[in-house]
Amino acid sequence: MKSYLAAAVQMTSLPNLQKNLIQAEELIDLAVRRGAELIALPENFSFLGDEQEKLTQAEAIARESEKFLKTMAQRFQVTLLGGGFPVPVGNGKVYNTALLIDPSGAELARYEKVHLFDVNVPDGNTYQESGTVLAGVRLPPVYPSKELGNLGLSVCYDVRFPELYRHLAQMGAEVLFVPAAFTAFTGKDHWQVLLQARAIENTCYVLAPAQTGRHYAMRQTHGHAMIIDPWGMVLADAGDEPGVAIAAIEPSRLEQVRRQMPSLQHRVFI
Ligand SMILES: O=C(O)CNC(=O)[C@H](CS)NC(=O)CCC(=O)C(=O)O
Repeated sequence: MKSYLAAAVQMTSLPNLQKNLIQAEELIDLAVRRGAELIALPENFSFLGDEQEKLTQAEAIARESEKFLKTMAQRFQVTLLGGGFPVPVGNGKVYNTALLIDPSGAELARYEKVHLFDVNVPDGNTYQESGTVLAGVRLPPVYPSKELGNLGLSVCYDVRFPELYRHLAQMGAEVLFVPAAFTAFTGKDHWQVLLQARAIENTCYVLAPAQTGRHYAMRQTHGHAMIIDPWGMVLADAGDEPGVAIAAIEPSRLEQVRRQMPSLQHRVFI
């Protein structure tokens, strides 16, 4: 693993595939110009809208999202995470899928979100993700990159389930992706705390791209895409406007924290 810059992208995605891909491309371009070699896009980067509309357009969203990720990774010669987009399953539902692509455009890892957000948030919204999404049944993968470190996948609401990240840590993860579309209501109290906890307890970097602002109807997300180091320090925070949070991923820092706080070696249960 080498030292390199990583970027967590922050977007305001809309119910408009083409507009979202243009916004994502601009932000990838910005991250590349700032030197990022690993770039992560948030959950719902290519479409954030009404659930039924998402289902109707799912074929096109899946096809265009995958094509976009491969084209961008190749064009900019970066490793790119698409933090979550619908991929039709065949029974009228979709998997909420995160996809990791290498600079040659090849697929490195794929994860289908297992924890679905079926929550009545007291902000006027009821979220029933399982109405359109089928829960994944496989534990998330860790992709062992020689240059970028061991990269563990997850999506959004997963961040509330520490056992998933323990699994990733056990598989050797050094960088944890948490691409999200956190609600503004829960995000203000929980987002950063949860991310710091996952970083500290697993002594891993956390790369958390996010959605921000108003998307459609009452849907409002928290923003604060961030990068956290294995000690739990926030290295970069994108605030609440679209943009990028960029920070250095340093193997020496990872090693130092794991020497100072060897808690992963003191596990008793898992
Ligand atoms: O907001 C939207 O419309 C889009 N959001 C999403 O697609 C997903 C599934 S509904 N959101 C989350 O998982 C939020 C989790 C969360 O906010 C928490 O755990 O508090």
